[in-house]
Amino acid sequence: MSTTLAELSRARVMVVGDVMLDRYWTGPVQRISPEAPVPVVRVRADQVRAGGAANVALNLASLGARVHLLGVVGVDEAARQLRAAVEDAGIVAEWIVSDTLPTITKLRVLSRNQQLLRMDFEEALGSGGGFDRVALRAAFERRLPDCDLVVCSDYAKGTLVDVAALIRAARAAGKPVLVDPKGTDYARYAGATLLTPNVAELEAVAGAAADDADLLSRAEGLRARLGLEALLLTRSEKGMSLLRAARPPLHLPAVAREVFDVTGAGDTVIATLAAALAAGVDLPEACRLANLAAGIVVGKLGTASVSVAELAAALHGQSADETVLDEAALLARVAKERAKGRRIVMTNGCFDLLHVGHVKYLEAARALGDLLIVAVNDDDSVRRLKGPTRPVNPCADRMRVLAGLRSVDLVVPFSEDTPARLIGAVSPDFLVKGGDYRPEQIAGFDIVTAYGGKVVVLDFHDGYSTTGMLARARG
Ligand SMILES: Nc1ncnc2c1ncn2[C@@H]1O[C@H](COP(=O)(O)OP(=O)(O)OP(=O)(O)O)[C@@H](O)[C@H]1O
Ligand SMILES: O=P(O)(O)OC[C@@H](O)[C@H]1O[C@@H](O)[C@@H](O)[C@@H](O)[C@@H]1O
Repeated sequence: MSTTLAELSRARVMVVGDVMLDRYWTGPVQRISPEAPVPVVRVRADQVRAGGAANVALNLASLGARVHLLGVVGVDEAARQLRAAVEDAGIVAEWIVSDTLPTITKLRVLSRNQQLLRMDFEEALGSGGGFDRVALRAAFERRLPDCDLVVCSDYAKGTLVDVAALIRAARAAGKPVLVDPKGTDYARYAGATLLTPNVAELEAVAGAAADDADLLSRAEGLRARLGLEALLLTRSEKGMSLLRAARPPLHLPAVAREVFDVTGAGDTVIATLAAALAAGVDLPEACRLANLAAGIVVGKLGTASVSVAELAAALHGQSADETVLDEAALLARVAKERAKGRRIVMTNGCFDLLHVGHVKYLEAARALGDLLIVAVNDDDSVRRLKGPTRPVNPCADRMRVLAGLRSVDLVVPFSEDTPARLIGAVSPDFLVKGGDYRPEQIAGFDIVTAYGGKVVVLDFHDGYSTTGMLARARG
């Protein structure tokens, strides 16, 4: 994976969209105003950062990618500051200057690392007015040959009023287009390669979802209607879900260690995806990197980016135990193993207190093929199955214990009531359960037998059970 990160510097990406200046006034609050019940901030620091599409460009540059940025600014001090922030980062920028509109500026007042107030200085660019659309289009087409991929970062301010034409031009030139969308007119994005709406953005256009399954089916419906190769739904603290044609959704749980400020996490997601895809990384792996990067950026205050070193450290931390993987990493690994002709065996369960029965059945399962994957119910799904007193051990510990067994090659968590979706995504040669099931009772039976895989029930060894161990321990 470190090779992949080094390769991000090969990526050449064009970002076009609503650029803005993020300004932060920071200082202590020691009193309430005598004039009104409001805190008085004694401003000690005035900082500026590139925001919106310019933040996407900065995130790309920070990952080592070569970036061209195209955006609209006014004739003002904010434009000067924004240009400096962008150009100092080594980004090649082309500015369409409007003499009637101000540079979009978001001024946040902070005290003790908390936003007290945000003030927006902006006028809608509107449909047609305010800037030279022909110049923007010409600059876009001029720069297309020099990039591998295009990012459209839409904050609905008007820069992307002609986004449909930009997407057509890029696709005609064979360049993938990633779009961070806004608004309700998604027909404009038809034919793009991938969209990255968050849940609110998706629901604004596809309707409110009743539950998770409904949300994913609305997302898939939108993907299909717009003719996108993929849709990556970002889901804040729930991570992200990738939807592609004829594949089960791929879920990536959030990986943040500590959440500080989620501003701009979506910019980091699309920038990391763009850098990885432009460098030739496959889509599930690119999403995994984007999810990791977003998990780092939400731990920082204000609009921020992630460096290759930070990403490498997070990757290293995650892969310290190469056996326990998230779903995206698992699928990438399965593809590689299958290409080597390995026969994949898969089983699933809670594995709360491991006992000899488990160990023997896992050894027998492993003997059926070349690689054994164990899918482990996460804590909520154990509680739903076995009641509020279980599991005794948290999911991370249960997975780590399994990873220590010689028979177990890979371990992955799952959160649904059954692993059927995950089994479909892995498509093992053998699906195995221990116990007195009939094969057709096993979750995933229909899926596995439909493609010619085998479902095997292995004997459980009498006298061993987690419930029995617990009863004995309680006397
Ligand atoms: N509270 C959180 N805890 C952990 N991870 C988070 C949290 N919020 C966001 N993330 C990470 O950031 C990604 C993008 O967040 P989100 O879905 O909120 O996007 P967004 O609304 O487009 O962001 P923004 O508009 O602030 O740029 C998520 O998919 C997840 O990886
Ligand atoms: O869309 P509205 O709220 O008008 O403007 C965008 C802001 O909410 C922020 O968005 C974040 O993602 C970042 O891009 C940050 O730079 C930007 O200021």
